[in-house]
Amino acid sequence: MSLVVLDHATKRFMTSSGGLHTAVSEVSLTVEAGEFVAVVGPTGCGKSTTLSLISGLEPPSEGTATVAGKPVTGIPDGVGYMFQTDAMLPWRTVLGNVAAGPMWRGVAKDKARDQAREWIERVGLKGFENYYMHQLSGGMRKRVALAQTLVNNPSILLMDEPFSALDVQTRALMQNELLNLWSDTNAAVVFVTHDLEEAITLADRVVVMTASPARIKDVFTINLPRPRNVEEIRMTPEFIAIYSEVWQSLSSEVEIARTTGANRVA
Ligand SMILES: Nc1ncnc2c1ncn2[C@@H]1O[C@H](COP(=O)(O)OP(=O)(O)OP(=O)(O)O)[C@@H](O)[C@H]1O
Repeated sequence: MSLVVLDHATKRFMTSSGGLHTAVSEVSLTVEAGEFVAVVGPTGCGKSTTLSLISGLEPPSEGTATVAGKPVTGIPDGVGYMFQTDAMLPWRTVLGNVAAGPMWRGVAKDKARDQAREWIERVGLKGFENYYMHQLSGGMRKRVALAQTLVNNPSILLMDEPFSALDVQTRALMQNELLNLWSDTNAAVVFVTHDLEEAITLADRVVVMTASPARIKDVFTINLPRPRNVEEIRMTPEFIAIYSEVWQSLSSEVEIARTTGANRVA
């Protein structure tokens, strides 16, 4: 049984003028435990909406979304999120922020803090437990966000452009960090990104979505060996070959999105 199943899932939103806008159309996708799937597509095509169908934030208008064999009716158990903007409380320390999830799930305070300390160490922030968010760099904040998510032992990790605000070097560091941490788990990852290079370096499969409404155009299996070092792997001939193959598929959708976007504002 696949961990995540979208079966002909369609999502329509009411527009401000009272019409219907189809954001996602007839998407069928399965994700297995331990699999890393990246979703790429032109800006505004419906990638985040696809994640919302899995996370239960939005119900499908047609078709179904199933997680661990159960139809998604609200936020399913075992789902962790990481978005572009952090979800940390500025008045709490690193330790307080990371311990908040387990405490919210009913873990006793001391135990929650022990679990948080362990994850803070695993993401490389030992010694920073008592710092507040404004005292941390962008990369350190992302490490806190990773610890905050992984401390809950998610079986599914939904990531929506989590590293896009970082500078290039910090981004590569965090991508390697994510791969290292994920390799010790059996979590399924669905990772939305604009960045094709990021998608290929990280994923087992890359899903290319069409210009709006988002349909699945192509799915590419990425047979690059693991463990991967993201900075090294992108120099290899195998990477360059698969990049050019996926870009062939994606670039025409980017062009369509540009043209229709330009028409809309013309
Ligand atoms: N709650 C909502 N109500 C109305 N329209 C919505 C809602 N959420 C998304 N949309 C619309 O659905 C379309 C797809 O949006 P979505 O955020 O899923 O795209 P995306 O591919 O993730 O975009 P980006 O690449 O810019 O992050 C957009 O036209 C957006 O305006």
